[in-house]
Amino acid sequence: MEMNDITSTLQYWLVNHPAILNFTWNPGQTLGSSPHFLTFTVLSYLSLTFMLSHLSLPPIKPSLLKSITAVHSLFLLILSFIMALGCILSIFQAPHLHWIICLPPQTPPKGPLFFWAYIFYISKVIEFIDTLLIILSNSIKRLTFLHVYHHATVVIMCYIWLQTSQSLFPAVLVTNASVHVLMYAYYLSCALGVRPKWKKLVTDCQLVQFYSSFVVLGLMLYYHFTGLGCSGAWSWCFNVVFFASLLALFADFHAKNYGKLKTKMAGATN
Ligand SMILES: CC(C)(COP(=O)(O)OP(=O)(O)OC[C@H]1O[C@@H](n2cnc3c(N)ncnc32)[C@H](O)[C@@H]1OP(=O)(O)O)[C@@H](O)C(=O)NCCC(=O)NCCSC(=O)CC(=O)O
Repeated sequence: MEMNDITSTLQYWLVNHPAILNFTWNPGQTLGSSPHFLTFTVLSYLSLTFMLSHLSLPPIKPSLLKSITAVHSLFLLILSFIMALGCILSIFQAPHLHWIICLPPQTPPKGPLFFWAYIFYISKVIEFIDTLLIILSNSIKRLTFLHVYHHATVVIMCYIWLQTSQSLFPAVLVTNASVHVLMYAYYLSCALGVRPKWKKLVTDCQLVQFYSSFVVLGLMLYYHFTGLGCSGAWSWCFNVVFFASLLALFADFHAKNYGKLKTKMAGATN
């Protein structure tokens, strides 16, 4: 197969397939698009997480749990790669390149870019399984505020992206899905019994993604006030608060896991 054939095959399956090209986010009609669905999903996630983490569940054979965890991580690794690629190829089909940062006001949520935003939204619901796996593995100390807050709020963020045609989603989606390829490769390797030496690299990439989100947020604001405006200006505020809180939580995770204090403590116990 020549390079051109590969590119046009990818272009068809990830951008020009009729299901992708004709996708429309129809509030109340598209699966998962009603506010009731969102409320029910997030509240169920939070209450089930609370209940299951306080129950003593029957133990699952560790080898079976590791296999399920490996399959789940592999699935999300592949899906994250496809979403990043699909979104990048869709960006190049947009009429103007600066649509990556600023979609025109009242952009309707339809077509390839919004198809990938929708798949990304669904993938964030699938990521709830991460929490179940942590509970089932009895590593309750890994069930942190950061983990539960991230998993619950990111679904709300994706819903708002689709509902308000949020301008910054293509750039954030590509960055996050790419970082998740690395993150699920790390988790997959752990589930297979090999603990990678590059754990810190994964956290560093996550921090870089949050810093770069602020560049995108700043650029969107610039385009919004110097041009004809950008779509989703109000939901911009939700993203600033969410990314700032994640940045703070991840900076804290980084300091606790790889900081000088940790190194000193490890030295003291040796
Ligand atoms: C390196 C990190 C990715 C993970 O750090 P942690 O210290 O939490 O992880 P760890 O080293 O204990 O992980 C290894 C353990 O995870 C298990 N494991 C494997 N696959 C898993 C999965 N899909 N979900 C949950 N756990 C999983 C392995 O079997 C292994 O268990 P065992 O130890 O029994 O062998 C870090 O940067 C990070 O994100 N920490 C925050 C915690 C978190 O929940 N992150 C993901 C959501 S936040 C996010 O996703 C932000 C973003 O958008 O980028």
